[in-house]
Amino acid sequence: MEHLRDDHSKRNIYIDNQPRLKAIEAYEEKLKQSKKQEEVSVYQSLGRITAQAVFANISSPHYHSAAMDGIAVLAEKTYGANERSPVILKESVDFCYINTGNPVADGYDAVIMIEDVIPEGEGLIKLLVPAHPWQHVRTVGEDIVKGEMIIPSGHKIRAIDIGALLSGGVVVINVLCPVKVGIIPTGNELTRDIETLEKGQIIDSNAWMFQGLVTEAGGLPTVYEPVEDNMKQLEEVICKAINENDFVIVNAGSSAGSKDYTVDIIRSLGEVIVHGIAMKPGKPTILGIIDNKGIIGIPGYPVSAYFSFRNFVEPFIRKLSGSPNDDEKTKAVLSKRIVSSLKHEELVRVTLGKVNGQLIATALNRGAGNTTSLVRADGVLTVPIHVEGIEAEENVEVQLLKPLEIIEKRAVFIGSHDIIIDILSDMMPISSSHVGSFGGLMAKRKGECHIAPIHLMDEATGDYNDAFVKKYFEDGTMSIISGVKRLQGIMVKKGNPKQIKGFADLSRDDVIFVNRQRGSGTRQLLDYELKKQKIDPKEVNGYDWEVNTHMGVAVAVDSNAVDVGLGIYAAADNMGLDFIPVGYEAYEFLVSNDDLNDDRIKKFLEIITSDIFKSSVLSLGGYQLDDIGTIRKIEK
Ligand SMILES: Nc1nc2c(c(=O)[nH]1)N[C@H]1C(S)=C(S)[C@@H](COP(=O)(O)OP(=O)(O)OC[C@H]3O[C@@H](n4cnc5c(N)ncnc54)[C@H](O)[C@@H]3O)O[C@H]1N2
Ligand code: MOO
Repeated sequence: MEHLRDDHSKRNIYIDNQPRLKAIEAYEEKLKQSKKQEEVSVYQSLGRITAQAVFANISSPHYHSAAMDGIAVLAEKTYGANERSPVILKESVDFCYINTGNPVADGYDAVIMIEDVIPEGEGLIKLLVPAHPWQHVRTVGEDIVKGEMIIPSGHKIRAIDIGALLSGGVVVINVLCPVKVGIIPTGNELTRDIETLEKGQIIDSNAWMFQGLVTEAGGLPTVYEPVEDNMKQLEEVICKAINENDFVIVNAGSSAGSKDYTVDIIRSLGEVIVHGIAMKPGKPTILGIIDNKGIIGIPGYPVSAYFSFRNFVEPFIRKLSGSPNDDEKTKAVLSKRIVSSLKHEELVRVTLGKVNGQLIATALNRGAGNTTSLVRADGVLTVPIHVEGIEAEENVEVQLLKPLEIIEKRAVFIGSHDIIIDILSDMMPISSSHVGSFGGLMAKRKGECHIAPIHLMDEATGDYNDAFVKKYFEDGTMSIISGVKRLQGIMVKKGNPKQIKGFADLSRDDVIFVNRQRGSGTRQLLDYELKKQKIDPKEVNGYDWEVNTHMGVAVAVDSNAVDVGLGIYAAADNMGLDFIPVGYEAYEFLVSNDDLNDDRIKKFLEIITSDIFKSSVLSLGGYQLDDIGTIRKIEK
């Protein structure tokens, strides 16, 4: 096949927009792969899926065996024994000694426990209680009868099954072959050498994520070396992988870029069934067939890659490997409105929290490159195609990514972000959404969280938080748990190259600023200071660029994207930035009085007042914790 150069006229711009289920249906119709099976030794069969039902070759026990240590007797010889007229038996004539598991010799039909046997000397024993036939004897086939089914087909072999199979005399079984899946990462920029990472290089993380996903689905993965954006090389590796596997994933290069060759190669070697799904993330997925084997072009962005895998690769692996999907679904109420495109079905990562007996779903970052949002996600909700979005407080169905019992134990935090929340999350189960202090107040009002971390300054008094709680909540219903006093200030690059001294410098033409989101306490502090200094926000370059966390500000300053930002000392220190202190502010926790006895709140109080928590926070620098954990009822 002719090698395509990096020619921008060769882009694949004609990609479809097939609804997901239609695409799967079309693919299933064309891709007729069937299950394969093999024989394996039972000893090595853990985790394998049976291809057929397995029947016992022998009974278990396969002889009448003693169930207790004692003596074997013929029951009828013991009849009538009692305290007044004991039965005397003679060894080797009327009885023999026997241990648990020993065969019960012919001529005997019962076992008497040694505790009930009274030795009389000279090979004689005395019995005060008669035996009944087959007492304390495990008769042939008590556990398994020869010819009986031990396990059905499609069953995943567990340790206990191995025991039963061997007891039934089965040493070899037929199991389904796991689907072999070849994983080919592509792209000149890929590297696996994280130590020498250079600008423009991308760490190949997807291949290893796929390796895990294939294994979890019951398949057998093979990860190939990354292939450069060279059509000939890619074609060679695809041919090799098709030969060696049942299914092949080609990762990245599935879209419309000038080096996106995958679709052309599949078309030349086989057939492209669908290119482009009406689903986001995961739109530029390619469903193809070569030599009656599935080959799927999966988009490069990790989140797109994940969803594309779960929807188009995993079902095939599971079907052919006989490994059913045990994902669970749950109902929840949406906290904030989700806007969605009419042209695509959207798969939205959400966190879940149980507040006032109700599961609440909150959408996470929707960027296709945002892997941490997948890590944090408790579930996925699907906004159907042709739907503009879902309103707040609507009921939704969420496909769970984590067990519900873990989700339900967590204290739900919605509000302002601070690094101490990260420390806390390592010490107790919590879920936290960072929507700023005002967002937290509103979430608390709607009953969507247990705790709203807030730091809102009352411009009239300079005091923090109480005035806002009095304004937005019914009197006497809320408390504030004292948190930390944290040092806010201006973050600048190491050495302060632009010689920034205070808020007045933010209006300089040569200074670029990064802001916090509207509704955050830090944003409020900035606006307060700008007003004090009579600086119009329009004069501040970058006033409209918002990030959601203190670390987000620090990273923006550190990465040279901007010169200056406002945030806490600990974030600046973490990034090695210089810091001009502005003052301490109270970062506190708003809770409902009704929740003060909730186990999650009690646990929270126990942790934040513990020495280990306090020393972790103090080691960050820029924090004072004098009255942390003190509860203040908010009353007018
Ligand atoms: N003009 C258009 N551009 C794009 C479209 C489109 O329809 N028209 N679709 C966008 C969408 S949606 C997606 S998704 C991406 C998919 O792009 P590709 O599959 O072609 O992937 P690349 O461009 O090669 O890579 C994108 C991105 O993915 C990350 N990546 C790639 N490989 C790996 C790996 N092995 N491990 C981790 N991460 C990986 C990396 O950040 C790449 O920059 O196209 C849009 N563009
Ligand atoms: O559909 Mo792309 O897969 O949004 O990121």
